[in-house]
Amino acid sequence: SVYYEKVSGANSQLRILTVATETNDALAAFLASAKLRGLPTPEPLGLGSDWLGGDVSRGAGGGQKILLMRRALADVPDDQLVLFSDAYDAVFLAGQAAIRSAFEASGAGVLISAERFCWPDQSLADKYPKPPAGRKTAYLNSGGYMGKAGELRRLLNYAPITDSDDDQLFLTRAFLNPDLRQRHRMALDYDCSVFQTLNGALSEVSLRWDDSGLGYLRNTFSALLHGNGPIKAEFWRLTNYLGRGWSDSLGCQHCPPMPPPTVAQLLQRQSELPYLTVGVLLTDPAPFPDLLLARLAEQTYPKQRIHLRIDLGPGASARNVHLAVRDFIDNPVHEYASIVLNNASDNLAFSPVSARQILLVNEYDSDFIFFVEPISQLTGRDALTQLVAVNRSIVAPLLVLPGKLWSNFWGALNADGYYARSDDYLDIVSDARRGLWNVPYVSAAYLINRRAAQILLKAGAFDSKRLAASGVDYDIDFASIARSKNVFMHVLNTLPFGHLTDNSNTTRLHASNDLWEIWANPVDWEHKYMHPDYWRFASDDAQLGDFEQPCPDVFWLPLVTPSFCHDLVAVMESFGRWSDGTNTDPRLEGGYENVPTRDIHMRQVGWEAHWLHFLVKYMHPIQLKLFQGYSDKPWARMNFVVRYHPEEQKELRPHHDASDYTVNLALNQVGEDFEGGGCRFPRYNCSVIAPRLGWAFVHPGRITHLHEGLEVTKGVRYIFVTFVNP
Ligand SMILES: O=C(O)CCC(=O)C(=O)O
Ligand SMILES: [Fe+2]
Repeated sequence: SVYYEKVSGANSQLRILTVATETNDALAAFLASAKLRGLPTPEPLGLGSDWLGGDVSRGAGGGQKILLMRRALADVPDDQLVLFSDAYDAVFLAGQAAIRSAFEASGAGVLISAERFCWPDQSLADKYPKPPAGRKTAYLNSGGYMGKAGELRRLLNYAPITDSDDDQLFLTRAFLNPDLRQRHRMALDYDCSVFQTLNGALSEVSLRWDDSGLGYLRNTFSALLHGNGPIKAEFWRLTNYLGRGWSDSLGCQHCPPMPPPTVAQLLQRQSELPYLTVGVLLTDPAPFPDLLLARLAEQTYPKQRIHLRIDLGPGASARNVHLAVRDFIDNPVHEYASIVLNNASDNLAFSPVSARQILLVNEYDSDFIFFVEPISQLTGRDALTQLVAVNRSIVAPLLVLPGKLWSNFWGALNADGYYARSDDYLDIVSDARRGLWNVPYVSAAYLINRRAAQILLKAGAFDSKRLAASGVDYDIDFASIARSKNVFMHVLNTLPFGHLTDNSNTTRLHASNDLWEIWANPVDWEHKYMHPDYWRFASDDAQLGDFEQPCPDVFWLPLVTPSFCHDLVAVMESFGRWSDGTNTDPRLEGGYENVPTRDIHMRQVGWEAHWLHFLVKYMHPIQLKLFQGYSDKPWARMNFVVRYHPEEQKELRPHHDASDYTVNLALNQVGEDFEGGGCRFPRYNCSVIAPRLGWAFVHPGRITHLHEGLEVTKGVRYIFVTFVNP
C-alpha cells in the first residue's frame, strides 16, 4: 500500500528539508509521520538557533526559512529532488512513490503549495493567474514546495531577503513575475496533488478508515497535510485518527498496554519507575476533599516514587478541608517519598497559579508533575500509572461531571479561543471512543513532564502577575500558552479514571459543608453518606420480610454512613442552640410541645429542604415496602436531632408521635459514646436497646406504637428523628 512502500534505491531518495529552531511535539509528530510512511528522515534546519522570523501566527515574517534553505541547498547536487515543508503544522499522508509521481505528473520545475487565502498582501490577489475551473486554491502558500535542488537554489536566490521579511510574500512575488515563473517552471499545486492546505477546506475533507483500519481523509489524495492558518486545533484533532492513530477496528495505537500492571508488578520494578511530584491544589472551594485525598492514596502507582505536596489556599478555608488534610497527613500508612503541606490559607494573594509556580521553581527532581485541582475525583486506581506510561508533555485523565457533558477537556476551539464542540467530543466524553487524544485544552488534573513544565514556566504560564494583568482565566491562558509553544495536551480515556465535582455552589459556611452537596454532587454524596447496604433494601428485589424487626412492626434499615452521623452532629454542635427541654417551644406553630426533647430542628441549621429531598429520594422506596398502600412521596413537618445526657435530658416519657411513621436514626454508638438509652414499646414489652450507628429503625407513630426514650446513664446520645406523613 502507499502507506508502507519500500524505498527503491539510494540515488532515487527524496530529501526532505524543514525548518525547526526548536524541537517540540509538533516537530516530533512531523518526523513520526514521515517514518510511518517510509520516507527518508526530514532534516530540520536551524535547530538550536534563535528564531528571528517573527510571530507568523499573527503577522508577516518567516524570511529566516528562505535563508536557511539557501544555505542548505548550497551543497546539494543539482538534480537531487528536494521537498520543503513547514515542521510545526504538517504531517505526511503518503510515501515517496506518491510524492514523486504527483510531482512528475505536474510537469513543474518547482511545485508550490496552494491555498484559498491571499496572504500577507491581499492587494496581490488580482495579479494571480486564474486557477483551473472549480479550484479554490488560487494563492501561493510557502509552507510546502518541491523541485530539483538546482532549480530551487536558483529560485530562492532571485532577490535579497532578511530573517524578518515574509517568506510567503517573497515566493509570491517570484510567482507573480511572469519571467521568473516561466524560467523556473513554477506551478501552484491547485489540485493538492502533493500539498493539502487545510485552511478553508475543513468542510470538504472528512475522516474515513480503510479496510485495514488506517485513517485517511476523503477527498484528498495529497501526500502532505498542512494545518496552515488558524485551524491548528482541528488539524491536530484530525491527526488523532490519520495513519495509525485510532480506528474502530484497531482501537488506540498509542495507548499504554492493557490491562495495566498490578500493584505487585509495580512494586517489583519500583526502583525503575520515574518520580512524580503530585501537587494537590486545595486553593479553591470544592466539595469532598476527604474523598479526593483518599482516592489519591488508593492509586496503584508506588508511593515511594511520589513526592506529595498539598497547598491550602484562602478559597479552601472551610473546616472540612482542613480536617480532611490533617487526617490525611496524620495517617502513618502513607509511605510517600515525601509529604509537604503548604498552608497558605491566610495569604489572600495565594492562587492556583502561584501554587503551581512555587512547585515548579522548587524543583523536586521529579520526572513528572501531576497537578490536581480540588474538583478532581480520581476513582480509577490506575490513573497515575497509565498517565506515566503514556509519557506525553501534558496528559489529563478524562474526568466528566456525572450525568453531564461537562469535562476537563475541549475538543475544539471557537474563533476567540474558547470552547467549541468537536465532532468527536460526545464519543470521547461518553467513552464510546477510548484512546489518547491530542486536544487544545485540558484542565482540573493533568500530568506534565519535566521538559514541558520548564518550557511553560519559561513562557510565563505560571506567572500570576502577568495572568492578573491579562484578565484571562487561568486554565484558558495555560492552554493557549501550551498551544503556542507546541506543547501538546492529551486526554486519556482508556479506562474510567474518575469524575469532576461541581463546585459552583460549594458553601464554606458550615461545620460539614459536604452535607449540603446532595443536589450538586449526588454521586459523591451517596458515596460518602449512604450506607453501602442501603441499596440492597431499596432494590426491587427486597420485600417486607427482608427487614429485621427488633419489635413488632419496627424495622431496621441501614441508612447512612458513620461520616453522615459525625458530620450531622458536628453541624448541630457548632450551631449549638439546643432547645431548653420545656413545654414552651416558640419554633412550633402553637408554641407548645407536649413531650419536649432537647433538640435542634433541621430548619434551624438550613438543612431541612435537603433532608426532605433525602426522604423523597431514599425513604420513598423503603416506605413502599414497609407500609403498603402509603404510596405518596414522604414529607415531614418535624425533623430534629435529639441530645440525651445524664445531667441534661436523660430520657423521654411514653408518647405517640405526630407521624404516620417515624424514622429514628442513631448518630452515635452505644457502649462507646454513651451507656443506656434506647426506645421501648410498652404494648409489646419490647425495646430497641442496641441502636446501630447509621441505621434507623422505622415504626408507626400512633395507636399501636406508644414508645419512650430510655434513660441515658453515661455520655451523650444523639438521634435524628423524623415524623413522616406521606
Ligand atoms: O429515644 C428515643 O429513641 C425515642 C425518641 C422519640 O421517641 C422522639 O423523639 O419522639
Ligand atoms: Fe417519639
